[in-house]
Amino acid sequence: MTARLPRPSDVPGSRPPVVMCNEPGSFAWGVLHRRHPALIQQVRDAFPYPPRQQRALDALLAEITDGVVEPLAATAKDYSLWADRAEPYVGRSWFDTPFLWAESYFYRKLLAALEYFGEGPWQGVDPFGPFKDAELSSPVVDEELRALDALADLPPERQASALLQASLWGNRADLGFGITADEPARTDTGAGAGAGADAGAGLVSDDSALLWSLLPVGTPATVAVVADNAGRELIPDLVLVDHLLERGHATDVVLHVKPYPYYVSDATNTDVVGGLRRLVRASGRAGEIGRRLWTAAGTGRLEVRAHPFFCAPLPYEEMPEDLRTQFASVTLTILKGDLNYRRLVGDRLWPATTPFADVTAYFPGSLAALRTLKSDVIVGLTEAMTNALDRTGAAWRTSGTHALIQARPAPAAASDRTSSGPEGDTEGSA
Ligand SMILES: O=P(O)(O)OC[C@H]1O[C@](O)(CO)[C@@H](O)[C@@H]1O
Repeated sequence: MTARLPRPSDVPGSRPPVVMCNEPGSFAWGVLHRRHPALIQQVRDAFPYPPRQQRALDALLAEITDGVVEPLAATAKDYSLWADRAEPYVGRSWFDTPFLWAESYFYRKLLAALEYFGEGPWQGVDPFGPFKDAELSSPVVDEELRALDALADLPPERQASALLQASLWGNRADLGFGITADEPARTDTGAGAGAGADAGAGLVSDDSALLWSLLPVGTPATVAVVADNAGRELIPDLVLVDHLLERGHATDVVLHVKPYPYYVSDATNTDVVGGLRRLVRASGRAGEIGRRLWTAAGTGRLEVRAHPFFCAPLPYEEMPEDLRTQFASVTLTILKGDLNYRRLVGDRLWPATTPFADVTAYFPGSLAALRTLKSDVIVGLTEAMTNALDRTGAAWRTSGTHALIQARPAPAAASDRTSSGPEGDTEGSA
């Protein structure tokens, strides 16, 4: 069962509610009820943690299941980042908190329990590292990388489209799925996955032509890519980045990653290095791409940044000024994945037909979101599409079977275009 979804008439002129965790059977409730306890067990099984960490994991498990929200230790370096936000929820059941806040706080508390930020031997040890490594070294990645060779025979527009789709569907390869047995395994993702004949199937919204039109070939452009998961999502993201640089859609790319492990498989700089190594070691086209990206990193054309805000329990609307300035200064920001989308739309239950440009009007500069659908929130759909999907009775919002590419130009550019006519908006230039 998913949360009751509002109709447009529910929210005249006001914002819809944020997703909460307290509706038994809802998606958010299930994440807290099943996924987080299972994740604690997985992490416990993956490392020989000593008694202190084992006890801290026991305490965290008790807190999230039967207990109440406890504050972070006042000695934590980032205590102030979390304290204000935690204050309204401390002493309440975890199930009586907003979903976005609860998940983010869970990951922060998991790292605290494991002494990730401590002074001792477990400092900086990524608890999700073994899962990420297993995925990165799996034979399926070899296959996905080999598929890049076949792309070389396609016309340039089809190559561009395939690489965009591969980056999009790479978001299915989320190690968070599959933590509990009732969730479907993800297949058919990765660097070459977009070349398949039905790559467009499952897309509920496709602004890819608009996206390409925002990056005309040969015009100086900086693209910000806000990465999501490591491994089988990050590799096709890196391949897309290479395409943008190599084909003249971008002069520079800034790749934003998480400053520390988060939401199971989210990419950190260590994961970027791992992904680049994997590419460089590959044969054929994948190896060439890896070597170009390695050089681009060395010359600064590909820059990795890890702002603390990316692990904060906050929507993008509350991004700090320095990050806002960074996004305002680039030609296009591409947000990857479900969590970035939730933060973009405030994790609010907007009617699905609310225009993407309206909800994201606060976000500086031109924007694109590439996401497979893994939580209840969504905007920018047509009524016909929403009704058709609802009629299927399937869990289309949460199961990762559907995806979207949504884009809009910078708000000022949009109004310029309105005054000078609509042409030029949707022509691809890949
Ligand atoms: O890796 P992604 O695409 O951001 O997905 C993470 C998603 O997984 C969940 O943590 C649980 O499904 C969602 O809450 C979250 O949006």
